[in-house]
Amino acid sequence: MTVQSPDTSRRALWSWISSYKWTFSGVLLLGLGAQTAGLAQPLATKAIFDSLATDASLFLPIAILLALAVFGLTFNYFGEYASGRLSERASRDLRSAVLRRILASRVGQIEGFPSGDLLSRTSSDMRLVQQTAIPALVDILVVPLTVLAGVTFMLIIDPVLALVVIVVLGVATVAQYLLFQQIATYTEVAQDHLGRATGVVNRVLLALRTVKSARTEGREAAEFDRHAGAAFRAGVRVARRQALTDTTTYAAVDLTFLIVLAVGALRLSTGAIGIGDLVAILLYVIIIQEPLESLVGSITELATGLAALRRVMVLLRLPSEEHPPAVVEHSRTANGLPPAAADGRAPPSAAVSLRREIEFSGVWLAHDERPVLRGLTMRARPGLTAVVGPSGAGKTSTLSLIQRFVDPDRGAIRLNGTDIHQMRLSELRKHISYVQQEAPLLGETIREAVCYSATDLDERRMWQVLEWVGLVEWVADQPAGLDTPVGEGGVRVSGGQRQRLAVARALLQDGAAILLDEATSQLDPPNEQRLVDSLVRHNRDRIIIAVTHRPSLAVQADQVIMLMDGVVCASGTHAEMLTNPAYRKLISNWNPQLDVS
Ligand SMILES: Nc1ncnc2c1ncn2[C@@H]1O[C@H](COP(=O)(O)OP(=O)(O)OP(=O)(O)O)[C@@H](O)[C@H]1O
Repeated sequence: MTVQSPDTSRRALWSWISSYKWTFSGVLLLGLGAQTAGLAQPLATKAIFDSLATDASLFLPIAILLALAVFGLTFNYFGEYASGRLSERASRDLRSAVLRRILASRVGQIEGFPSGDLLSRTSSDMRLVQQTAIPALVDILVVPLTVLAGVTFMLIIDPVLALVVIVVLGVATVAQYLLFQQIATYTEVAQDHLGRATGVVNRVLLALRTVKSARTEGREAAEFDRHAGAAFRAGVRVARRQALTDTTTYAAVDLTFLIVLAVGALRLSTGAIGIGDLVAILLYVIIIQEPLESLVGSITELATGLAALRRVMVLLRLPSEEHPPAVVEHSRTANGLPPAAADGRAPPSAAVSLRREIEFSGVWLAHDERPVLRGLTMRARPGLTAVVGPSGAGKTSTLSLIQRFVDPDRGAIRLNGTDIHQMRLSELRKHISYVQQEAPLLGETIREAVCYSATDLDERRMWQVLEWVGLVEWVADQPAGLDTPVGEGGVRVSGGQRQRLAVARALLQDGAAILLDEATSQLDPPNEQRLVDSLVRHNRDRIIIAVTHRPSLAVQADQVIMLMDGVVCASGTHAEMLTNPAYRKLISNWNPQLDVS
């Protein structure tokens, strides 16, 4: 993996925290207030000792000491509270921004992340950022200032003793800085491997039956162990450096105390300093000891928080799909439509003409520089268009292009005469409903799953589409009816029911086009027949494009388009297509019993 430089960390941290700079400054001021009250206490103590030596009144120095203690505690309380509140707020905003960015990004970019890694970035990394980054950053900014102020007071009281403190603490600080860099590096390595280990758990959970039946439990466990082991080794390296950092700090503080005591006693005996001076300097050593020790913890925490923040920020930097990274060459090829605005944004909702059709002209698409579609030209009008072809021919890619999940490298795609790249994405997708191959259900109940993309909740319409997909009796039979739970993604209903509910959802969304990607593959023939009949009969005014490997769909389609190696190799009605040897071969491969003669 690539380990990012500390510069990248600082930039990530700054870009996150800069939105809260005023609140953050307030937190810093409260922290500094608490530390200042602490730093003034040795001076008040020195005044008590000096008053003792000169028989002056002790009232004022004692009152000041008490007041400082009360101030310190008050600042401390409000500082901790404000820091905790800021962490909560900044993390909530970050979580929300990340989800919005994921939703606004290209499908391909999100699918490029292993799902476990994505989960780990959006859950455990985010939690680490929330728990560690802000409190640690406050410590890291406040403590050095506290130490600096303490050392300045010591310099005023006795420069010789102050110099001793500066030398010992200076050496320890350099050592800690070097260790901090290594802690940050290994923390990120550990988190990266933990993300990959989570990925293994995630894919095993997604396909537990497949894993068991393939008897690959051992392989999956070994893969998990490999990443968990790498995370462990990096974690141990962090622990070793953390122990070293702790020890260096304790040693520096203890050593400073002993040396100051010895040198101070010598200077006291020669009359170079008074007892009040020595007590004040020893108190300063003790006072800076506690924040210095907590600084070590904060350094490690900040390293952890920064590594996590950097991983989260990768998601925030994903480009939005409204701003395609490359300019598609479609505008050169056809139709005299105006080019997109200079900033790459589509102009507001280009008018959609009344002509109802989806048209591809000369569309080229490559995945990883491997051409998938090679100048695809086709047209779909209201009614059912079945897109068939061997596996890998580019059928799903064609549907992805219509919704602009991907953009073509060349060529134009028009919806009702308008180039889809001239439309806002939300405007384009409003016209299109889509059932993806896996037909996942979103929503907890049948009602929620079916209404997921509907603009209004019309129960009559809902029953109507349930009738079209052949589920009315089944839903009516359920004790909870429309409120029957479907489980996450639809795991509590059968594959065929899930597909029909997904089709019902697509039908309920009022759009010019419905795209079905093998949406009937799990239905038994009678139910599939009924579904296709209804689709065709009740949606004559809609463009339905169905990618399919099922002959029944092709037989009933108004038009069949056969793709082969990314081009249309034949098109027409099923009957017309039967004269094409490639189509006949495909059909008889699907169903050898079918009479294609
Ligand atoms: N995100 C991707 N990254 C890289 N290659 C891809 C991606 N999506 C699809 N491909 C490749 O593009 C080709 C066409 O894929 P596509 O899914 O469009 O085929 P298909 O005709 O729908 O196949 P099937 O009938 O098996 O679903 C395949 O070779 C596939 O491996």
